[in-house]
Amino acid sequence: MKGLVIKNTGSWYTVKTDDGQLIESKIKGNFRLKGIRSTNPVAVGDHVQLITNQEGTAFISAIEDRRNYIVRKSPNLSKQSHILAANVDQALLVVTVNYPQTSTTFIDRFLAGAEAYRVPVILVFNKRDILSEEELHYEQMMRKLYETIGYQCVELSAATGEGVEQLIPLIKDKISLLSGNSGVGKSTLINQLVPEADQRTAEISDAHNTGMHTTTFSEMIALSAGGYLIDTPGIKGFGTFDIEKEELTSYFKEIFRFSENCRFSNCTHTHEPGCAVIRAVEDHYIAASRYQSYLSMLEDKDENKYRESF
Ligand SMILES: Nc1nc2c(ncn2[C@@H]2O[C@H](COP(=O)(O)OP(=O)(O)OP(=O)(O)O)[C@@H](O)[C@H]2O)c(=O)[nH]1
Ligand SMILES: [Zn+2]
Repeated sequence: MKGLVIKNTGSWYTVKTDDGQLIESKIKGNFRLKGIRSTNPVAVGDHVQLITNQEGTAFISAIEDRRNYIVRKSPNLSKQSHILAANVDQALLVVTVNYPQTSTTFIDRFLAGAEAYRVPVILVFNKRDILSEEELHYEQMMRKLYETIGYQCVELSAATGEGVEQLIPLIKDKISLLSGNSGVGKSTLINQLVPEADQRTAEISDAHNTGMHTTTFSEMIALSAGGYLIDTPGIKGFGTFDIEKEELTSYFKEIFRFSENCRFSNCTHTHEPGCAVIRAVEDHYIAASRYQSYLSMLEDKDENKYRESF
């Protein structure tokens, strides 16, 4: 029998079979995936093969190749990664111009990471209801900036529900990762999109009280119209530790387009003569904020920061 892993609590996985049953499953024996040193060989979003047993539970006997997977490095187990989710179709990055302010550096780092994983991103500008005229104006500028680069943007208020309907066709039948800084309104948005999800928050806190280990807890929240939202605690962005310096340019879409005209093919766009990117920044074809984000990631790369922080 085949199914989709929709929940992972410790060693148990909830698998939704193709005919709609939910089966609690465990991994059979010493199940290892080639190439990945992970604390959890199976993750939410994985398509798996099941062998059911008489108790109504099952063993996961095989896992289908993943289109992509998102990892977080375990802080205490060096070299081991924790797979947060597999086969993600897109990410919704919730951002706020204020309360709290999401920095363009944070957005750009997230976008670059998503490009590296080939995961499309939709920017969700939240909290429109409490923004001043000036802040709304700034939001419009941000929206224009990211739309021009090629990212889809949606403006809404998760608290009042205004504009939330725009998201519905965009997330239907897809697996969407929900991300964003703490306090931007992710939980509020989930509650608007999936009112039943309230239930879930309660379940988690109950689990806390009974001392259950929640760090490995990942869940896909089913959307009534089809599709899932993945709300993984602790994911702030994509692990970018494996981005090579030479590759960084290609993760900033508009910088990449201009870089084709740089004099040197290995141009880092920092000091080189004949750099088409620097010229485009000067001519305002590339936003200064985007170029700054690029430089800051390049600098981290020099200091090998990624390997440390993820
Ligand atoms: N005015 C206003 N407040 C909002 C909106 N969305 C969320 N909030 C408030 O912002 C605060 C944080 O919202 P949450 O939904 O908990 O944010 P979160 O992103 O889930 O935060 P973490 O769980 O820390 O990651 C809460 O007090 C919400 O009521 C909005 O659209 N407008
Ligand atoms: Zn250049």
